[in-house]
Amino acid sequence: MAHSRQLHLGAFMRPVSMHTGAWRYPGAIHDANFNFAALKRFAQKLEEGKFDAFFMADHLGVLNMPVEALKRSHTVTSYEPFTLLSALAGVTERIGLVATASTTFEEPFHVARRFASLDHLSGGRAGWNVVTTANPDNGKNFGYEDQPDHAARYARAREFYDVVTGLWDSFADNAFVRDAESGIYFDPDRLHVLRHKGAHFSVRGPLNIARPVQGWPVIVQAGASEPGRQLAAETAEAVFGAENTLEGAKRFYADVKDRMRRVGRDPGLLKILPAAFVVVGDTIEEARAKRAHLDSLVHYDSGIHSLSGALNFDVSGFDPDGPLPEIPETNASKTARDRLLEMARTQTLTIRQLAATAGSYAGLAFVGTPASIADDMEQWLYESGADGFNIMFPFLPEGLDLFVDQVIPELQRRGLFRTEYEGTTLRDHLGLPRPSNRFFD
Ligand SMILES: Cc1cc2nc3c(=O)[nH]c(=O)nc-3n(C[C@H](O)[C@H](O)[C@H](O)COP(=O)(O)O)c2cc1C
Repeated sequence: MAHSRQLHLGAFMRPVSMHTGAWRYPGAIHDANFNFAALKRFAQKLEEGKFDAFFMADHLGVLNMPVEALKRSHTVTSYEPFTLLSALAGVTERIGLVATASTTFEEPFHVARRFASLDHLSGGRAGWNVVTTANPDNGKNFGYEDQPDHAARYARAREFYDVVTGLWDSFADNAFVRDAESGIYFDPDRLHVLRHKGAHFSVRGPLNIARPVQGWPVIVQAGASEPGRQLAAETAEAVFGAENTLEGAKRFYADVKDRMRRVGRDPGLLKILPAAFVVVGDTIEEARAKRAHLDSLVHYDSGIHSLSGALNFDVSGFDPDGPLPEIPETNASKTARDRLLEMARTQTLTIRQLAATAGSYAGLAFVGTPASIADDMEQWLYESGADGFNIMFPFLPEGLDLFVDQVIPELQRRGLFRTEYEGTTLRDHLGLPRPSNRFFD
């Protein structure tokens, strides 16, 4: 019997894997970052599994690690998300295509154009992961010595969203009459010039692109701090969460949905999808052994610098077998840092142990059989910890193939996941309405 609620599944696609040891795993596709044939195969396999979306993150620069760590990491480079997703739009039919674009280092006009274009190219499958950019070094690629302060980044992001969505509403859906008889291509009364002037942006408009197929591409958000949650509550339709316990996820879920109620939004119009690293085995022991093997492939020199990066404080000079020193407050992203500090405190871990965790993958992981993974996902769905998950595969192609061939059928058997796509757009997959145009009926 089908459940009344079903999971939504995104694929969080680092081409080799999210795990920094993964490229050394037997059978991994080492060059997947720039191997389009491999990425095409992954996207088509995800579509065979009826995934809601393929998500491509972006970091606008090489992560700030010393060369000893950098030279060991496959996560340093990848395709630029838009060119990749545009190419994937041509070799897939249904799967949603979500890219990150930064509100700190981009201009709203550029972002509005690119997502509107991708939405038209893909027949309504685009989504925008709105990020304020976590990596403190990125500013140096854009003429800044440092990154703007956390609160200032979020204030700019809020106005950025208003400008982008306003630009998407430039043309009414019926603006293009294309009447060969009268020679009228579009009706100027169905065109709105934005004339936005705010604290951060001055954008006249209109956008030189017809209204996107979905009205607006789906708005995704991944910030977990106070201003991040507030931005999500006011604007987002999907949130990539980062909680790693069910209790934490329930608190996050309730908090974001309460904030939505307080700003007058229907909480059903936002899907919360925690990021989950999933390792599938024939037995739980086999899955745990795979994870342990994978973690053992992370070199200490990488782990210690991942830890320093996440804490935004260099801990490489301290005794690896001693406790973590006092870590100062930081202007960088808070989520990963707070999680590691919490682990250090509650589990009394040494710097070496924390480095192994930070260097591999420290977040939510479901490591087990298809049945145990489905049990966990079902519990998170029914206890309101999640509306679905943003899945990270431990090594590709094997981890992705096992998920699609073994976990998806188990979820489908339980009525927890679709067996066919019911619509054609990403909004259809997520059960989200098409937004009305604020300037036209
Ligand atoms: C699943 C997931 C995906 C993310 N993708 C990106 C990304 O592509 N680019 C980026 O700069 N930050 C990314 N982030 C980081 C968030 O945007 C955010 O900076 C982080 O969660 C910290 O929250 P805060 O900025 O509100 O403190 C991602 C976070 C999560 C949980």
